[in-house]
Amino acid sequence: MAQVIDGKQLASQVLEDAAAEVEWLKHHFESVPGLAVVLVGDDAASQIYVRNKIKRAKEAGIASFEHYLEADTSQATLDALIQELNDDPGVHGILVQLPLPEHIDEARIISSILPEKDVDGFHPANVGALSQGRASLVPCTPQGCLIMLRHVHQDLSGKNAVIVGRSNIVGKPMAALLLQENCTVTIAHSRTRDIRKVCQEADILIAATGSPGLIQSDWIKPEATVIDVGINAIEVDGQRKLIGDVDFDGASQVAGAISPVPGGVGPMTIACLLLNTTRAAKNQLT
Ligand SMILES: Nc1nc(=O)c2c([nH]1)NC[C@@H]1CN(c3ccc(C(=O)N[C@@H](CCC(=O)O)C(=O)O)cc3)C=[N+]21
Ligand SMILES: [Mg+2]
Repeated sequence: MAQVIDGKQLASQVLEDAAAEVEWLKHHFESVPGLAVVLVGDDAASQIYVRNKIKRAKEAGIASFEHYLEADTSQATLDALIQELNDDPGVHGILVQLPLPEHIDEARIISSILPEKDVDGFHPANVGALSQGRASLVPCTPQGCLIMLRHVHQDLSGKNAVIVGRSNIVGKPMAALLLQENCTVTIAHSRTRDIRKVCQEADILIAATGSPGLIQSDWIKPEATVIDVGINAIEVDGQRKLIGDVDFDGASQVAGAISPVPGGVGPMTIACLLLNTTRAAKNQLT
């Protein structure tokens, strides 16, 4: 049986680090890190995530500023809100929950956030910095995955890492981070030929596809480390249930270590968001 990587436990350590940073900022600079969270529309899953983020922020001593907008909010109204938050010295981090409604130009909104307040790490300036290996605000989910991998492996150098999924939010930044760790990196996706065979070569397998249970035990190299980024809500007997992109029961018979869903990458993502907020606040000290 594989080692189960406890994301909740690891996340609580990261949250302690964030809380210590908050204390330091308060004590030495009388600065309280502030995080603005913007949610457009009333998607049920987004509401749960946003609620979790705000709850954890408060626990870490971070001030949160919540902005809930109607689904039919205009681009101009959202643009104006971002400007207001960019100009507000009490706001050090801005998170606009994605996805945004169809009529909103997502790329334009992301680009309008000041890069130093972009705690998601999605602004082109931060994406470029990561790609060039310069320190900046790193996207929260890949950052959390890397902490989990480092918890299992002292050294990632030379390992075969396969990332399944090529999104801007997970797959691409994850590849940049693992390349920086000297892994041999492959990004597989829906057009990859014989994807099962590609995955079988992975010492480290990152699943970020959005296809519930896609990755089965026979895709996994014995003793591999498997990180499941999938968060798929399904209904079982009228109850909401979360499952990952990996068939956990099967995979844990083959893998050396595996992260569960829930209680894996999700809590790590939130913890890294708050760590990024304290970093942003530190960088904004005048
Ligand atoms: N601008 C932006 N930044 C994001 O970081 C972002 C986003 N938009 N849009 C949506 C995705 C998804 N995401 C999750 C965060 C935490 C959990 C989480 O805490 N999951 C818990 C369970 C929560 C539940 O019950 O649903 C767990 O896995 O244990 C899940 C998903 C952040 N995202
Ligand atoms: Mg894909």
